[in-house]
Amino acid sequence: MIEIRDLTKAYGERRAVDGLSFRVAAGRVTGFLGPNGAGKSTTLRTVLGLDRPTAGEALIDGLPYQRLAEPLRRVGALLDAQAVHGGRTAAGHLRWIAASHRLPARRIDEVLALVGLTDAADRRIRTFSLGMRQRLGIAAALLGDPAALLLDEPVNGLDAEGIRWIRTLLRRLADEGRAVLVSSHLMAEMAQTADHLVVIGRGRLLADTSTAAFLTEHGRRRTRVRAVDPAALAALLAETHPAAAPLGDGGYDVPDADPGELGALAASRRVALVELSVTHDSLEEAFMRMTADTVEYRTVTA
Ligand SMILES: Nc1ncnc2c1ncn2[C@@H]1O[C@H](COP(=O)(O)OP(=O)(O)OP(=O)(O)O)[C@@H](O)[C@H]1O
Repeated sequence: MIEIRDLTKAYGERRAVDGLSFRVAAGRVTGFLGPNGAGKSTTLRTVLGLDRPTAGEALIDGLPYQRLAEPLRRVGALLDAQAVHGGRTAAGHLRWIAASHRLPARRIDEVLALVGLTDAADRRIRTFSLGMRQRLGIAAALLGDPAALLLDEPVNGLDAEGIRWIRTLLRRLADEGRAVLVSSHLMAEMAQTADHLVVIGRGRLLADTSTAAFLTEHGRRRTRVRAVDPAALAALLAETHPAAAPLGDGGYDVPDADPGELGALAASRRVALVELSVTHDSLEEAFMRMTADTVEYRTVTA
């Protein structure tokens, strides 16, 4: 289990991580989300002993990374898939890591098979696509068969098949009882992959909750409505639901409306409907609403 306790990391005056506490529980995929500059990478680097906390601590099975006897057997990590020696072969790269931890050589073939790189084992890494490098990085993270995994943007560079593959892999790793923490800015992907979300902004915890609860709490319910006579519907909504937005097909998206009340209202005004359905915000929309105030670099529309 990974535990972050009151973690603060300051660079000069600036706090990249500011009093952050959360746990990454075993047996589930935890999505680690936050706008650019929120402090995700700094947090992961601190867990892995690559950054020293200014205050607080990051523990793996109760110990800081530096005090783990065989860290690769406790925690596997993928931080930057590009940070590998291009002149090495895939198997050579893994052999080098395995040797540093006295891991058995057969484990190299196992992890290469697990990530679908068996046929590329003897190819030089410089010839690898970004997607293949991501797979190799995941293979390296799994070498020590660790109980916890930290993956920074693991789907970066993967195609649709690769993204599906990693989703299935993360699920399986969690089902095997591992603690899996995965950062990503691909919200649709996170919504499908993560059971639990930890959301940070400006180095602080904004949410630590199940994906379903996050969507219920921060996502809005919307009602989609379309009428036989679009002009009549437009007039009605202008009067009763000014926040309604036209969808371009004659229909309207009405935030926070009760579909029953809207249907009854349309009937009472003799506006015949052809569509009345409920949708919910996507994780991306819910996330944008929640983090709107904490975005460090915002695109300003003139
Ligand atoms: N070595 C450093 N020296 C100074 N400031 C740093 C350093 N590393 C990170 N920061 C600052 O700390 C803050 C958090 O950065 P961090 O990379 O952890 O964010 P992030 O959530 O991973 O963002 P992104 O999604 O863009 O990767 C940023 O403001 C960043 O500029």
